Amino acid sequence: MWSTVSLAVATVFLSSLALNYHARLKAVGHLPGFRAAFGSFSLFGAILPTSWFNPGLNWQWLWRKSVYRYYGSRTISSVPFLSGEPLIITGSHEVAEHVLSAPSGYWKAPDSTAALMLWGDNVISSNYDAYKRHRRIVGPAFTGTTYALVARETVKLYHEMVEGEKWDQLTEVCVPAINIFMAKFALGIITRCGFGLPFPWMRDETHEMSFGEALAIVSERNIVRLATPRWAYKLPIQKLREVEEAYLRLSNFMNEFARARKDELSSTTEEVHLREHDLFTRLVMASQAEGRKGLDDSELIGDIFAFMFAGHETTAHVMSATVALLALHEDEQLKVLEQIRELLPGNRDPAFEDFEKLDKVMACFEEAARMFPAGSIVTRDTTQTITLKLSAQNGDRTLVLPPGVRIMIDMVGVHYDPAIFPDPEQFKPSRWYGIPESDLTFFGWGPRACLGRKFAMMEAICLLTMLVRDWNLSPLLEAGDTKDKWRERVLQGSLVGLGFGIRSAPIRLTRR
Ligand code: HEM
Repeated sequence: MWSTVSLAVATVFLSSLALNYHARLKAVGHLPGFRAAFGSFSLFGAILPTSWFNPGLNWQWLWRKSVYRYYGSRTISSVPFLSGEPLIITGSHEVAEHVLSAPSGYWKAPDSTAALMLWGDNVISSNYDAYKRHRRIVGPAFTGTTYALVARETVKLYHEMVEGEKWDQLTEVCVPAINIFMAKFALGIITRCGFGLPFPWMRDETHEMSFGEALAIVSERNIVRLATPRWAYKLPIQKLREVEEAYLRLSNFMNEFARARKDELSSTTEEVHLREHDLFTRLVMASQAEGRKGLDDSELIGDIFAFMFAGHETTAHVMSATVALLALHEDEQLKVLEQIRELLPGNRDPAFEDFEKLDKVMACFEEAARMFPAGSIVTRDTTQTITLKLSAQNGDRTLVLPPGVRIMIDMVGVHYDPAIFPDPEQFKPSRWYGIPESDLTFFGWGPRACLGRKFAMMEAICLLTMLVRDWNLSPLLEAGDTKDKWRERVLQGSLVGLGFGIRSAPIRLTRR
């Protein structure tokens, strides 16, 4: 009797699995691609390593040379049979541009931006009228005045870092992980320039978690937080406790910042008027307004988090990759140094006005951003039936997608397409010489492309200029290490926090 019931239950379960699987294949137009147990963004998919059974979170990097060749198309699908949503995946510049530039037919579905919506809707995650409202409030803060401030603060913070770390007393500095310095630096610049808040390089060491530490934990363990049920936080698991503490601290910090600025605004002084147009002041003023110009409290904190995160993690990843690549390519470093010495005689510090002229430094940053695109996953969901005519590079077919299908732009795939970037594995900054800023695809395409592009580039170009001017960058080798082994170990991309980049680059700085 029990065996008959078990058999019936198993048959019903397997049949529903099969029917569901068939419907998912249909939704992606039976496009060839991954047929694995788990989707990359399901809990098990994200935890388990990349294998034929589970693409995992790192297939973009590990399979970048082979995946589209294997399927004969740069647009494929992923249909997991146990857990996870079906996806269209594209490593095609043409399809990416088409989807992201389309005036209608796609949106950012809330579950695709859940990692950025922990505190509230914001300019990165919102859609339609809400998006226009956020954008109207924050957009005007991104002007030449802000970029000039970024240049000045980058110069100041660099000198504070060199003095604070006592590098000014050394001829050689061994940095076990340049990433840690870049993350702190980029957090300092968004804090000072976006939010007008103090960020001393050296701070009194206390046992309390700092704002930066809390932000790093929240960003790193985001997927764990999203996938773990609330009751689990009551269990005596140290890692979960830490995540919970980081969330609480970050909330307190952000609310405290907002309250302090509100108080400042209510005692309207001349200084506040001068700052009227900085990003943070605009956000706080909007939280006191209503309608088309207003933000509610959760949106205010949502935007603070979005800018703190987007404004530092991405930039830090690309700056770390640039330093690591320059350390390996001394010839490129020398080209950059020659330009810096010519443009900044007497070792003067760079300024806003030098930005355009430092095009060799810029090209190195752009090439690093191509090889390690910090925003590696960009998604849109269809809101209506969409017909995509795919070219020969994409299997030469017409793809009809119903509403509700997710399209994932594989930014690693797009930037390793040999038809667009010949020798994609090679670090060749010269491929960016003369390319206008509007053509930089690692910042996205269309109306939702990166708002902080110039902010990030101004900061990176100024910091890299001073680093290369003052120090010879080289790989910090372990005993028995070679440059090739270092390259193999260090220049590996993966998701680090919410962004994509290299994990840990040990660098030797030798004073010039
Ligand atoms: C190298 C550094 C950076 C990279 C690679 C990068 C990449 C991107 C990409 C690919 C998008 C498009 C996302 C989509 O279409 O769904 C984006 C959007 C955005 N980024 Fe960046 N970003 C960087 C730095 C920054 C900085 C420094 C800020 C702020 C100060 C910033 C703020 C934003 C905002 C607000 C959006 C949303 C724009 C909108 O929807 O209108 N980003 N970024």
